Amino acid sequence: SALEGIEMRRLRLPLVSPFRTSFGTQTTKDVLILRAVTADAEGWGECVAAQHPLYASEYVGAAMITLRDFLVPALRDLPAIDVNLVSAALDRFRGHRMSKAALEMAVWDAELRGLGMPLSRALGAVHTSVPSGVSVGIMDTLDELVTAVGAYLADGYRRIKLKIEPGWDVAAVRAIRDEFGDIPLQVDANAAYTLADVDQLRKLDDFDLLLIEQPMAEENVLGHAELARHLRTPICLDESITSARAAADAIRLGACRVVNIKAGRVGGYLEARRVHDLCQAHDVPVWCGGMVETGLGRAANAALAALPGMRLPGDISASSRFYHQDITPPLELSDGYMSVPEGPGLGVTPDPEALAAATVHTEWLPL
Ligand SMILES: CSCC[C@@H](NC(=O)CCC(=O)O)C(=O)O
Ligand SMILES: [Mg+2]
Repeated sequence: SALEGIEMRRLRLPLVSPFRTSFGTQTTKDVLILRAVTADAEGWGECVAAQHPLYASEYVGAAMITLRDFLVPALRDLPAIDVNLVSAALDRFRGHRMSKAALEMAVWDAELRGLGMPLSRALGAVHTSVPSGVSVGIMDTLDELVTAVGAYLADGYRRIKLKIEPGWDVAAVRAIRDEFGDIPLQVDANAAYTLADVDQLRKLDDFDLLLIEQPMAEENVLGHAELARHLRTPICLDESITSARAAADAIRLGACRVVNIKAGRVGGYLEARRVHDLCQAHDVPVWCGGMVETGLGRAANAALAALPGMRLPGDISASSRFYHQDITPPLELSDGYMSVPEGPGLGVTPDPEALAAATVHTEWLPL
């Protein structure tokens, strides 16, 4: 195979502060990183699956088994280092989109470094920097929330996203509107509500939010279309949009007017671009979501966020929003914008010491 092998590396990184969502609280990041070794270059991929299957069905332990037993062996006869051939070779396996995305990313990075081409160029980026939004977790008190949002605004973030759940929604949004006025503001429920909550969700219409993200369950696309008939605020889907086809169906059913694009959730950056292109064809604004990535995924997301249809700030925060020390040189904001990496491939490379310090397991998968 043109591919010599894949190194799987499991890392644990402490978060600077607990990150609480409607499905749980994270204090450390358990992440699987891949290193693709070819004759000409090596490439890096990041799997966005979390330690537990709470946001989606995939999780780190399962991703390692899927890559070891099925996905990496499927690349044994890869005739060339070509991301399109990788994508085709993995197509026969059902699901495991986050695992597929990590492998595709690592090979594409190696391919592009060999060609000397930035990922942004390969994706079709039209901007050299992108506005950064920040995702703010559920907190114990409204005072803590106001303090945290004030600090992020002082950092320059161009948009605030509040995690919400039943019991932490209207009061939290009202506290931020009362304190900070008409800043760009949106909420993300991570599927915590049902149609029975429509009256509570309608109260959010009074706060001029950019969108309400994934109010209900991933599978409940028709329910979101029904909810949309009762809300003025646009519904944005995240968990529900697992492919370009899912985006097409959700848009045609009236289930969403905005889409959060995450390459890991849809199976890779090639499919992420297809979701972007499809949404653009329907005049549906998109933005780049985040999965608490290290600098590797963060750099790739900055490139994706630079596509023309990305009309809203993404969850592309600085490394320091989550990590004391990133495994790559930290990605930082300048006046609320993040520069799109210009180097070949991802444009960032892990720092060997930082990588070693965070590594809890490494495994070489030869081809
Ligand atoms: C642990 S929460 C991960 C999924 C969540 N992601 C974020 O809130 C953004 C995280 C980030 O900025 O990387 C989402 O549903 O959009
Ligand atoms: Mg979300």
